[in-house]
Amino acid sequence: MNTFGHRFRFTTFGESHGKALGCIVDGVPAGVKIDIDFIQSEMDRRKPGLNEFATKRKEGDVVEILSGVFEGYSTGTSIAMIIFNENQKSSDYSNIKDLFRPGHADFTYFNKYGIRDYRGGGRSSARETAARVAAGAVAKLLLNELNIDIKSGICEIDGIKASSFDFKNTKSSEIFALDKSVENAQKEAILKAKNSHNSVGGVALINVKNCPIGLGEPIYHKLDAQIANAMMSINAVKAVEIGDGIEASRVLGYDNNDQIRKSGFKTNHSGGILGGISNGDDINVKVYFKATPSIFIEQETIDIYENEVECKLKGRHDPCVAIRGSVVAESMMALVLADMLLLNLSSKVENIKKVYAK
Ligand SMILES: Cc1cc2nc3c(=O)[nH]c(=O)nc-3n(C[C@H](O)[C@H](O)[C@H](O)COP(=O)(O)O)c2cc1C
Ligand SMILES: C=C(O[C@@H]1CC(C(=O)O)=C[C@@H](OP(=O)(O)O)[C@H]1O)C(=O)O
Repeated sequence: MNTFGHRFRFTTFGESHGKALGCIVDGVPAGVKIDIDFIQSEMDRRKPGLNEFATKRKEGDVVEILSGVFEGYSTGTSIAMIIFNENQKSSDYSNIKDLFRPGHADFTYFNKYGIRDYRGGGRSSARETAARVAAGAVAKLLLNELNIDIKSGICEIDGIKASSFDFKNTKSSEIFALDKSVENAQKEAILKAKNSHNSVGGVALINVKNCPIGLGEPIYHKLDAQIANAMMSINAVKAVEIGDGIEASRVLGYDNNDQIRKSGFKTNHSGGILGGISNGDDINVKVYFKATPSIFIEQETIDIYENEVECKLKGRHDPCVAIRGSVVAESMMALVLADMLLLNLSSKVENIKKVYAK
């Protein structure tokens, strides 16, 4: 199953060390202004090789639109985009071609398919998320027309939490006011792990402003279920929390409920979603990334012949995937919201009448 979404759908193609990656976005309404500079700026936020907190692999990640756009506007047909790989360096993988990296997808891909592109993890590599960001940028352009704004920030690295990101009991306008001393400690933790040939995990907070009331389809395509599915589909994501998340199971009802005034909800424990439907408040989602599996400490593993061997990696890897992963999470949020937005149009007969009114 290679397609994501119901009305606003996308699929991606390509491997980390293949010729190119790309996506096809289907269901984009006609008339959306497709700003290629914006799409590229989103690619640039995720691309590898940017700084010491990312893999050293250098890719331009220049995106080219192949179809579905005419004179700067979507035509209502499929938008295809392509990104050529430039800096594969597949020789880094020749010594591990027959063995399974602990923590990566090598073992499961090989056992499932009986064949695996070992070069840079092939399709299981998060290089695929470049194509998701291109698709997500198109979704963001649609959402921008409605003033829906998605941002992300890093709220935890290696257990070091940014308290200003703790949106418990707050409206979230201030959650991106990151404390500099915390940020520095987090950066230090990443470099410490990196210098000891190890890696760290982290948590990204995704915040959506101006989401209209009504997105999400009861019962089986609830907005929170769609978001969890989208986030869990990102490489290395091990948990997702909506609003207060796990904490909501630890407090009393009175403390968890968001009381309602004419001016809106007094608090936002729910993360902007009730009954699987957006309530008009900020949507807040925490996405938990595990520590990068490819590390440079020797580990025990087996090869495809079931010999017990040592795994000694070479190559270029992110010391903390949450940093670039947060951009991918924003993109997945945009793709879910665009999809739910289009699905929601058919929820009331008034909407249909409005469209067809003479
Ligand atoms: C943006 C991003 C960059 C990543 N970079 C690396 C990397 O450099 N090395 C690595 O081993 N894993 C990296 N990962 C994680 C692996 O792709 C992922 O752990 C692997 O596919 C196994 O899937 P799972 O962790 O979801 O089970 C990255 C993930 C993301 C989201
Ligand atoms: C190339 C990217 O990240 C890659 C994601 C990745 C993984 O296993 O997920 C492993 C590394 O791949 P390679 O060894 O092939 O360079 C990262 O560099 C990218 O994000 O564009």
